[in-house]
Amino acid sequence: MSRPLDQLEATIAARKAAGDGESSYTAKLLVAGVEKIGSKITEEAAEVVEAAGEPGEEGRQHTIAEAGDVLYHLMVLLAARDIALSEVEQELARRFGMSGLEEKASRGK
Ligand SMILES: N=c1c2ncn([C@@H]3O[C@H](COP(=O)(O)OP(=O)(O)OP(=O)(O)O)[C@@H](O)[C@H]3O)c2ncn1[C@@H]1O[C@H](COP(=O)(O)O)[C@@H](O)[C@H]1O
Repeated sequence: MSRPLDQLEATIAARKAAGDGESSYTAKLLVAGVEKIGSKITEEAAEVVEAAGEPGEEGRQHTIAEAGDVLYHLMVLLAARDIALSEVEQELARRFGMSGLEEKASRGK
């Protein structure tokens, strides 16, 4: 059984190939384009941050749900730009062993 993110990537690719913006939310977003997908990410990002500030188990579960929305919309954005999840994973792997503070300092920040 593949990982949920891999399964989601395959589903999004299939929706993109079908190109039917009527019956699928994903296809509708892809037809609308990067600007619309980006605005959904901004909206969902604000919602996950708000949820993370809510107390207790309810807030924790709300944060999980909102994080799912962010990840889904980010995956749709990657598909819109023909970027594979594996490419993002490679970028993250490239950063292993590199301190975030050192990387920041190397940019003069
Ligand atoms: N993981 C998701 C997923 N997460 C969130 N969403 C949708 O993202 C939308 C965002 O939430 P909002 O509350 O902002 O919705 P909204 O106000 O209707 O959105 P807008 O009109 O503002 O765009 C909701 O409609 C959710 O249903 C998702 N839609 C689809 N998926 C996955 O994609 C698959 C394919 O979905 P379809 O493309 O719709 O067939 C599904 O089986 C899921 O696995």
